[in-house]
Amino acid sequence: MSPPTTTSGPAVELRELRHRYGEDEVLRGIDLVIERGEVFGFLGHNGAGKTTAINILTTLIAPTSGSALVCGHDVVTDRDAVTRQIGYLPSEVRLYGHLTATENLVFFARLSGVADPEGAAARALEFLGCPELADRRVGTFSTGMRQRIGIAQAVLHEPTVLFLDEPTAGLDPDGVRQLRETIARLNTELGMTVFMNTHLLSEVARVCTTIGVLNQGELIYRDSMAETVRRFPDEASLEDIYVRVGQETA
Ligand SMILES: Nc1ncnc2c1ncn2[C@@H]1O[C@H](COP(=O)(O)OP(=O)(O)OP(=O)(O)O)[C@@H](O)[C@H]1O
Repeated sequence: MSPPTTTSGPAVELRELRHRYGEDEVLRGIDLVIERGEVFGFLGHNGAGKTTAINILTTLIAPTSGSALVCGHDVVTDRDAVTRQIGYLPSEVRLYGHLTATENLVFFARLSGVADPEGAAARALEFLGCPELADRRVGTFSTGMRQRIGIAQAVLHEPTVLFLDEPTAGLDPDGVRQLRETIARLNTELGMTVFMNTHLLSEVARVCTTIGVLNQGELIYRDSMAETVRRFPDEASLEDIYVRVGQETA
């Protein structure tokens, strides 16, 4: 796989982003800029609004108001340009169990118009370190194996920005370690910006360059990982950082 074409400008820009489900406002005016090349960890409790934000950024739903840009393209008015630039691993990987890994990847590569779908599938499996899974049916895979194929699918077209929704869910410690390594390689070797939702920051903290904390639809913290570690040096686990940040900003 070769690095994606890079141009200037932030990878993600949210301005006064709001979203309502009926009367319930779940994103309450988010302003956030993520530069290209960052690995951004988006932390928050269950129900904080993280998936809603990713669904907006991946063009699955339109925001109620405000704007969201990916690589300078508006997710509502320039949807096709956004989808060309992004890869997405949802919290539940959707693959066809009766097809092999390669058949799944070739299918999705054709859907997204990738040139040489077979070659792209083979390169993605190689990059993910699992070429031996190529001809095995996905229905027989463990959670960790399915997730690798899910990531392979998300990066087949070599996106500029990769969105991951709770990627550590269901993984054992070895799977979490492999995931961290994969994210680091996608970032350093292919230059991908990564935007990752998580409520277990400690599992991914080492790979994040920046974090943001969402609390009841409001962004209450955003800083580099280095500054975060400096500010919270005694934190044995970063998992409850949003509680402390929430208390400080209350
Ligand atoms: N389609 C929907 N219709 C109505 N309410 C929704 C819908 N999707 C999410 N919500 C509500 O919006 C709020 C934010 O949900 P969201 O899934 O964005 O949060 P999250 O931070 O990703 O949490 P989780 O980790 O539990 O998925 C929650 O109260 C949720 O119940």
